[in-house]
Amino acid sequence: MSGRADEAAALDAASPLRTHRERFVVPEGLVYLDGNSLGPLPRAVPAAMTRLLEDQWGTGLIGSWNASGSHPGWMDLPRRVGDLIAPLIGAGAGEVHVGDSTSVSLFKTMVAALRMRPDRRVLVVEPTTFPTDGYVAAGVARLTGAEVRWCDPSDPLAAVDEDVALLSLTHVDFRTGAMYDLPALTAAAHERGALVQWDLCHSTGAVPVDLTGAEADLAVGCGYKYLNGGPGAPAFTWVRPDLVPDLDQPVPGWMGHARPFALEREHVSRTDVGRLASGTPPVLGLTALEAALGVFADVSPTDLRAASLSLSDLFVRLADERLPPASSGLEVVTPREHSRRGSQVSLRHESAYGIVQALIARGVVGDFRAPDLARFGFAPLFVRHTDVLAAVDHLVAVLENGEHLDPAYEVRNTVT
Ligand SMILES: Cc1ncc(COP(=O)(O)O)c(C=O)c1O
Ligand SMILES: Nc1c(O)cccc1C(=O)C[C@H](N)C(=O)O
Repeated sequence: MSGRADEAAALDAASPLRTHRERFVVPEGLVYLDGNSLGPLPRAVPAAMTRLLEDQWGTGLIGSWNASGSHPGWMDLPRRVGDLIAPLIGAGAGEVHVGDSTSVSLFKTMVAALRMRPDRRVLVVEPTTFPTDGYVAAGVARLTGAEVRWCDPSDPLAAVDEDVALLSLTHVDFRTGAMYDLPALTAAAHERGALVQWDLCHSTGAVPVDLTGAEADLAVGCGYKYLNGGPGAPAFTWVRPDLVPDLDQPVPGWMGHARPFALEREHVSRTDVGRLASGTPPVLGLTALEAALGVFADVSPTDLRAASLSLSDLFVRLADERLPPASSGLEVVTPREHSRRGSQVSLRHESAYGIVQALIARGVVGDFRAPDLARFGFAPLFVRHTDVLAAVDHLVAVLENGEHLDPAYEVRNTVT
């Protein structure tokens, strides 16, 4: 083995998370660096789904909404799943609701935030974040008469004045992997009287945060990336507990009613974060996510973060050593400082599309984000240092052989 291979193997052997990979189905020989888009299948999920289909839906039928024997009942799933996510985001039991997509969750929290600050009419969002956050903010503005203000991503606070009801930011940027200082920005926006919401889609499950410690107001995040809940898994919403009594969300359906089965004419909201529910919980998706979250049961936030940084550090170091910009045309766009880095590394290249496709053809799955980024996610529970080394070996070979310049990739290699 080469020195680098020895080093990677030694880092894997020393990791407190070294056995966690066994909890996932990762196809043999595949280097999967796309857990930041769709996490792999946790081994516990198929059995949980079989129980759901055969014992609960198939046999228990309607009775499965309620607890019976070892089955805790479907009704309480949004809260039970929320309790499994809570330790990963510094939240307490009963503080996290799970059930909508992230986009719908953003809609509910943005409207609710405007209603909590009736004297302020501006929503501040960041223009380079994943577009859904901006789309939803614009939709909320159209509906409520509020105004969307785009902030400078490098200085979001500059946009926060006495008119701002909510500063809504994505903690880790989906393109670059750059991370905001969540506690500092929260405190500074609070000084200006604004509420602060964090989109944790690219954090939760790889980059722990302490929402309670930071005294943040609202947070959302998806279930299918680092939480491995499967395609279309439901998203979560956290609301600081003292704000919950004032949380007036815009889709007050029967499942957020204090007594859904009393079938009363007037809507009376639940007193807990479950008031965010609208309709019937997505039981299939929640069941898969509940089983998937079992992989985090014995994982400390410190170990998770340390493992993630160790992987991305190695990737950046190998890229620096073996793919210098002058000869490779690659630029590491992810911040090098740990305090500013999430759990992915993005490389800029004019043929990034071709690079990603050529890597996939070699069994290394990252993804392309237009116009010119190759993105590699380091999900710390199943990615190994040896995978990082293999990915860089393949990247070097792709560039040496010109595989990324295959005419099949030409259209999308062209930066527009
Ligand atoms: C930062 C961010 N927010 C929201 C979303 C979209 O979430 P959803 O598809 O659950 O609405 C994504 C990616 O899918 C994202 O990266
Ligand atoms: N969320 C996604 C999906 O449902 C299908 C395909 C891709 C994705 C994504 O990864 C989008 C995304 N949030 C991103 O980080 O680019």
